[in-house]
Amino acid sequence: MNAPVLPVATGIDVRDVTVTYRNGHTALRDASFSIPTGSITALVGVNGSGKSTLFKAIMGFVPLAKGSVSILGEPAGRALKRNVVSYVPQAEEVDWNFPVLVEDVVMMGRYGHMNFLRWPRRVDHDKVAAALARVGMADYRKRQIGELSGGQKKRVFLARALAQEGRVILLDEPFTGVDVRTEESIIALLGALREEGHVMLVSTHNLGSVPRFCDRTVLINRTVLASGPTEEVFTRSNLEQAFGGVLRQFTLGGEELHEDAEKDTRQVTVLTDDERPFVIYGDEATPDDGETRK
Ligand SMILES: Nc1ncnc2c1ncn2[C@@H]1O[C@H](COP(=O)(O)OP(=O)(O)OP(=O)(O)O)[C@@H](O)[C@H]1O
Repeated sequence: MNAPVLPVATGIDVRDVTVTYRNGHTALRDASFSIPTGSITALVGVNGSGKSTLFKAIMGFVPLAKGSVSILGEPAGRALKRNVVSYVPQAEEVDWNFPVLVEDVVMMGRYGHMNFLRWPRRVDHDKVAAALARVGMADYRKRQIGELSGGQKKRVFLARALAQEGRVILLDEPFTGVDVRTEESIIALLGALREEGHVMLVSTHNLGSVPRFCDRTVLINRTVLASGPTEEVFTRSNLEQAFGGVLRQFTLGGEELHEDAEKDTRQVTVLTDDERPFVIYGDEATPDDGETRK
């Protein structure tokens, strides 16, 4: 029997996915979630919980022992051949010693639009220039990629994803090693891409940023623990379940927080796995904007 055709509003649908590496380690078991187009989804979990494995499973880089992935309503293999999925890997996965210019890295995003000779046309050069301009890296196009800072490299890989013009963008820890300003500009760019109807899955340890820019969240720890709208999934109890003992928690109240401690019993709780923390003021979660409300 044929699988049901999903409406195109479904961006990524992961069904009962199990991934077992060749050494016998099962990094993901029966993982299921679904995310719509026009959305940004955070992928959150401890080190080793299977975030990169999930990206690799979606990209077809590792075989599925079980389950299926569909993208924009069609089987992942077909969508990948149509070049609709862009992948921004973790910095550690890239060989930065490879001598290649910034503009050549971004041009790689155009390969799927070229014939087998990979001879760039005017339109390809224009798309590369536009993508570099959009991430604020136009002035660096003739630089060797290995000479750039961590944040600049991330922006170049984002430009490669933009040049590819895929509707689906997977970003593996795009904020690691970038300063707050670059993080803000990446978040603004992702927001604009959401408005354009893209679907983005973003793994991150910056818990404090998640409620601010991700409308949906998938919590994983070797399987999907919870998934859905951020306000429903990104709760203190779910985070405690996902992170177990790894999550640090500080609760400040009374004299530490208020001069009028006798009357004011409200508390601030800070949850962090050591990057940007998630701050809960009383019972209410506040986006981390660098300030503590009082
Ligand atoms: N090629 C591989 N062969 C065998 N085991 C692997 C391989 N790659 C990853 N693993 C294991 O699979 C598990 C999940 O790893 P994965 O890289 O997906 O985690 P992650 O959530 O992305 O972690 P991090 O937050 O540290 O990036 C880990 O236990 C890891 O050691």
